[in-house]
Amino acid sequence: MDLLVSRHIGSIRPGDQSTAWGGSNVPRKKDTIAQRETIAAIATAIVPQQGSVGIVRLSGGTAVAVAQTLFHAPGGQSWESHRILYGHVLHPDTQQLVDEALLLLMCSPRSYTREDVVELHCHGGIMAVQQVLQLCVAQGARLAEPGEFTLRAFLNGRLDLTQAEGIADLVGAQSPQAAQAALAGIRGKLTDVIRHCRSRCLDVLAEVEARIDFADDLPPLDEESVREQLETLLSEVAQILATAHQGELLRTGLKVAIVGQPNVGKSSLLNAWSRCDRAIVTALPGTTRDVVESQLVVGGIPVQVLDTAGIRESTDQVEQLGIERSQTAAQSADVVLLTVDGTVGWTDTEATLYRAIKHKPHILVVNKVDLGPPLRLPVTDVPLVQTAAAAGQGIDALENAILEIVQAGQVNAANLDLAINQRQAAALTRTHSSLQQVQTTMEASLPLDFWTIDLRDAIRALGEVTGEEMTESMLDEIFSRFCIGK
Ligand SMILES: Nc1nc2c(c(=O)[nH]1)N(C=O)[C@@H](CNc1ccc(C(=O)N[C@@H](CCC(=O)O)C(=O)O)cc1)CN2
Ligand SMILES: Nc1nc2c(ncn2[C@@H]2O[C@H](COP(=O)(O)OP(=O)(O)OP(=O)(O)O)[C@@H](O)[C@H]2O)c(=O)[nH]1
Ligand SMILES: [K+]
Ligand SMILES: [Mg+2]
Repeated sequence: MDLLVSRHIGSIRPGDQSTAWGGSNVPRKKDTIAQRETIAAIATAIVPQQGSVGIVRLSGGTAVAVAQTLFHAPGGQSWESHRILYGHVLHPDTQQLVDEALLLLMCSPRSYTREDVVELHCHGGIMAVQQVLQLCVAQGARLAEPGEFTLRAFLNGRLDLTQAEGIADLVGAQSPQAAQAALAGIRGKLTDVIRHCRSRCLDVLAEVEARIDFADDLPPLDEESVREQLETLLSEVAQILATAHQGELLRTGLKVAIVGQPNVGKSSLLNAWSRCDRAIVTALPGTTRDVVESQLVVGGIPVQVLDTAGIRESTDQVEQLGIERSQTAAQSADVVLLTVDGTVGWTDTEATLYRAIKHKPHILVVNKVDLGPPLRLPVTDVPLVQTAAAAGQGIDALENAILEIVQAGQVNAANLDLAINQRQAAALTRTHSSLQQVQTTMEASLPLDFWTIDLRDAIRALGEVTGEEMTESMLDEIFSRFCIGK
């Protein structure tokens, strides 16, 4: 990716306008974007299920020329921007039919990348799209790197960095709320807020610098007003920073492991919670031998639940391996549900298990309460939920306990507009401390030059959030996490 970014940044040459294509009936357009080398990728998923349509996407100076060597539209259909053509993809050498397809042309700059984009809407599955992609490559296009279409959209100024991150978040979203937060990012909600902060920092900087350069011609600096503006900026930045926890929960979700002795009802709990017979349940202790996963959404947060093998001394080799996996799952989880059978209660085994997991966020699930009031509850102060998993009871209480433990009770539609990611939080943390540093410098009555140093740091860090000020390694980091074709 290092190479990719330097190659592409290095290739921004305003004025270097590609006019490599120009089929007879292709409209010429005003080139405002310096088009780069043409890239190609399959834009739709090819696994796990075969979609009925698959899209091959081309972007760059020769996208139309490449497409025209492959795609044949019968009748008088013209290659107009933002129109769909119907036709056939033929092998350019043999004229052999490769697919019956639709073609969408979007001429620069009215496209996702702002370059010429051609989409070939082929039949789904693997073969049609792969063959069409191979033909595009044979005609001179290069396979796109992960995130390269969106990187071009960014380099061509159609998106800023937070919007590009929003696109990756939307593609990866695992809950409606995560998708909503990602859309707000794409629509520039965070961009707007950050730009506003940055422009006010620039105003303060201008005021201060003017006093350095033209001290004699201007009234003295209104220090009280600067103080107020810094206070306001600091509290706004702090408010945005406070959304990082929610952003993290929405993006990466939670991993919850159900652990406990055999037969306490762990698999029954997984099934009740996911409302399907995900795991095998029997009256035999030692039924679950491997980790069974289920994907849920709890209060808007994507949750991966792991049901595990019941933990006990065992001489069975398969069961032993399963128990090792249970322990690994518990250690890798964000929240551990230590499950006990209410008719048996807290025994030495639970005490041992508890010692192994108590350093993690945990909840004691007392199951089978339908069989009577639970026996022998622990003396320790453990968050506790009572369930009757086989009857599907206690799931709401369990979900509430989890949300409370991760302090996510307030994830709701009202505050999804800002949910910053770790990169954005890191930059805003630097903004915050630089602004505080300006305050300190002011209070110490240091020369104005010192104020401007910290103000500039704050401004630079804000610019990193939106991508106005950025390094290649930041681009690298962000776009390499995208999927191919995005
Ligand atoms: N077939 C298809 N569906 C898709 C996409 C795509 O690229 N192809 N998208 C890809 O992610 C998303 C839609 N996003 C898009 C965003 C902007 C433009 C675009 O062409 N924007 C231009 C011109 C708009 C206009 O004509 O007014 C621009 O903003 O300059 C296209 C798609 C989701 N669905
Ligand atoms: N009465 C009652 N029985 C339950 C409840 N939950 C589970 N059971 C029963 O307890 C037995 C064991 O349930 P499982 O869900 O297989 O227990 P497990 O903890 O996954 O067991 P292993 O996988 O063997 O470790 C089954 O017969 C269930 O029907 C409950 O809430 N009430
Ligand atoms: K069992
Ligand atoms: Mg089980």
